[in-house]
Amino acid sequence: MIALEHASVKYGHALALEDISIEVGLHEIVAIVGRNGAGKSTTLKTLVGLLPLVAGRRVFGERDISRLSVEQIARLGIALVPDTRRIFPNLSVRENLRIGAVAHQPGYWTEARVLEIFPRLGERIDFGGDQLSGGEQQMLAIARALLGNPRILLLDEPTEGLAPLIVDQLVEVFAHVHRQGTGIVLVEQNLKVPMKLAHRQYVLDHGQVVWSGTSAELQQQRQLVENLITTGAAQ
Ligand SMILES: Nc1ncnc2c1ncn2[C@@H]1O[C@H](COP(=O)(O)OP(=O)(O)OP(=O)(O)O)[C@@H](O)[C@H]1O
Repeated sequence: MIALEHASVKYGHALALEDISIEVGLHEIVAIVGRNGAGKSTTLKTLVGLLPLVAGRRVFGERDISRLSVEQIARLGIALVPDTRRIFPNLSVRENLRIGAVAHQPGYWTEARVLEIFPRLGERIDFGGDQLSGGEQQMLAIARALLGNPRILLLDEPTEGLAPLIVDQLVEVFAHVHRQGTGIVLVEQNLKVPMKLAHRQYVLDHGQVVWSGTSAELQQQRQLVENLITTGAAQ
């Protein structure tokens, strides 16, 4: 389990996260949902140690990892696929994957297996990173992260701007990755994809958790949660 306990984070003097408590089990799919600027990316960056806490704790299992470096947290098996995807434009798909394999931990995910779930990448294996569509870049970024055989995969708006068909393919991939034993944190601006996959959801607004609950609770309170996401906590 990785968690933030009463965590606060600042950019300069501005508070970006305020007293956030979020927990993700190793075998869970958890969604973090909220509108632009709610603090979703900041939460992911805080989980992986890219941002320091000004209050609260970062925890892995029973262990306080508040002061561990990004590299140390990565070694615990926490991998972030940022919304920028960080594909190397001048390297081929194969080379981009090989760079992921540098951080390779033994486990289920091998180059052959990631190409099995993303056949499109196999077809484009010698294409340059800059020749890929947005959907293919997202697939490559996810494939590269999987080669590290993470215990928890954090995905920052992985479906943003992608065609519905590609989104459906990614939903299947995420379900498959989860079945292989990886926890997933899925950041999205709306409930569409989270409703299909997540066991629990957190709604953020203004750097705070304004709602959290299981999928069953979400079903019951769907309208309230939709309102919180679109209009914010103050409404
Ligand atoms: N590097 C930064 N420096 C200063 N302020 C920042 C920085 N990054 C984010 N912020 C601010 O922190 C708050 C939370 O931003 P964050 O990117 O976490 O939101 P988000 O929910 O991920 O939004 P989006 O959907 O637009 O990515 C926003 O007010 C944003 O302007």
